[in-house]
Amino acid sequence: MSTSKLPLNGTNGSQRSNRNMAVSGNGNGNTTHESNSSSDGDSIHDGRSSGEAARRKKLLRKNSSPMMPAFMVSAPGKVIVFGEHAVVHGKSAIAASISLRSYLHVTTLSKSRRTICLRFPDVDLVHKWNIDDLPWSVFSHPSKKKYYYDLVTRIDPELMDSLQPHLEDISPHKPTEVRKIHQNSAKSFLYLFLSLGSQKFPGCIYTLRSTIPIGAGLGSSASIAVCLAASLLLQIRTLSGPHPDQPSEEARLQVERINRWAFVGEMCIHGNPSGLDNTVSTQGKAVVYQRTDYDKPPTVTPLWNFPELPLLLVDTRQPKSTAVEVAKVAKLRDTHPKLVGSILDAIDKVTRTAESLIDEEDFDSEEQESLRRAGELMSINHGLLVSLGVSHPRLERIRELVDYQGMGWTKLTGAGGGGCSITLMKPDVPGAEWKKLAGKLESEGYQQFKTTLGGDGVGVLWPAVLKNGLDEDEDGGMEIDLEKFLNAPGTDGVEKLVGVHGGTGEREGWKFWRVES
Ligand SMILES: Nc1ncnc2c1ncn2[C@@H]1O[C@H](COP(=O)(O)OP(=O)(O)OP(=O)(O)O)[C@@H](O)[C@H]1O
Ligand SMILES: C[C@@](O)(CCO)CC(=O)[O-]
Repeated sequence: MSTSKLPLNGTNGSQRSNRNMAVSGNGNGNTTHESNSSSDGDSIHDGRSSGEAARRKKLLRKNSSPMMPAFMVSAPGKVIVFGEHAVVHGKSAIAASISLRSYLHVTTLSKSRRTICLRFPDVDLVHKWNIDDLPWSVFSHPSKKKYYYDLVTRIDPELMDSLQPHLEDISPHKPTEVRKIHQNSAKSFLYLFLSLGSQKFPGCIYTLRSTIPIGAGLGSSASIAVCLAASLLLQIRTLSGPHPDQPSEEARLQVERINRWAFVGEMCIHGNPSGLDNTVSTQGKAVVYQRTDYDKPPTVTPLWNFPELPLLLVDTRQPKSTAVEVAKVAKLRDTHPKLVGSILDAIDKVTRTAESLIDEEDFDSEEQESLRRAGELMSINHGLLVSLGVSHPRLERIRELVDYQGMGWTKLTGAGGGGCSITLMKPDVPGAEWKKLAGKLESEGYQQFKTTLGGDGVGVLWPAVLKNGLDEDEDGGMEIDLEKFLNAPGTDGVEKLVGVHGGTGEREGWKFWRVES
């Protein structure tokens, strides 16, 4: 099942602003840089003349280690089709990967450059640390040391405390809410870097660009955590493949290792994630997920034949924080344990009913009756989420425009409080009606995508060279250097330059762990 991004009504990915980044970034990778960062990762600047660009490119090439080529990893966002929030409390949920993805470019510096630089232009973050100044002694203390194969289910407060001094000087002149985003992203990176790396680690530049709107309920944070975990595990040479001939059990082990550490990255951003988002982002496709005991691995049942449901994905463009919405439900549960407990149980029943429904032999994603039954489950699920207090007037407005016009069945997806909704579209609604709706939604500031679900999970491009159908293909392909990556215009430009789908289906270069047996 391939995924595709089909913006309706002339809206395209490059016009979408990643809302949180709108505070200061411009969304096309051409970012304003921190004034206190002037070397390593910052040796590439934007808006330069071509001569200047060439000089900088040469400089960067000279700096990069010939032993370790630049490489990339990518991981998808997700939609939760059933069971968000309940999944945090041990209930089941169904989620599927989407075609919007994060892309991380890793450049290794020459031996003498002892710095680690994070460049996250989507949120206008550039920061650099001296490797030798980081709290290695705390992370490598025998009582604390974790290994790449460990299952880490809690953030260690002492380890986190040791990171604080290294987070304090991030983006000092930015508004508090922007600094918080920067510090969250950096915290997640540093925790993984210090857990998996060592003081001998080479200097590197980690540059991330994402086509997933941030904080929209589409798993942007999880996809970043997956990219960071995968890149570090690759750098310390603990992963095998991905390779087309790799047996599926071996592929599954690699995916499991990445997923375990991605969960740690998610915990740094979210506090109390269920692990669903990073699991779908790592393994792709669609899954039924349940974690009853946080000290044990979750139960993950892949849905290899997840139906190609006709879904309309609408972004309210109302910013929200997953951590805040999750905390809200936890508080409600503390106040009304029995009542909220039964709402969570009811959500679990909806998820399990949906799982059985799509498994029925005569379930047909193009047939009215099948869609009606699935749609009703979505409406019930949404109603239960409303009762948990995680909807938002802008989400309810979508229901007013779609559901009450009899065009489909809508539920919020992800954490709610804003973010995105999904609508299961009725098949017999004329195209003109959908067009009218698209215009209405656009005029009210919504962003919409038409999407199918269930694409690949984490992917690797090693080295960062792609065949793009251009002259360079004859010389082995186009080298994706930092400059090209940073200058790709908008999310469409990123997709076109390095996208797993490249706008036209899978292209040569990206490799995925094939976990299907
Ligand atoms: N492109 C990005 N660049 C840098 N940091 C990002 C990016 N996307 C997400 N993040 C980090 O993830 C945080 C957003 O996570 P949050 O969980 O609130 O939203 P989400 O993952 O998009 O939604 P959900 O968890 O509901 O699916 C940001 O505050 C930031 O720290
Ligand atoms: C709200 C939630 O269920 C989904 C966020 O995408 C939180 C989680 O599962 O970690």
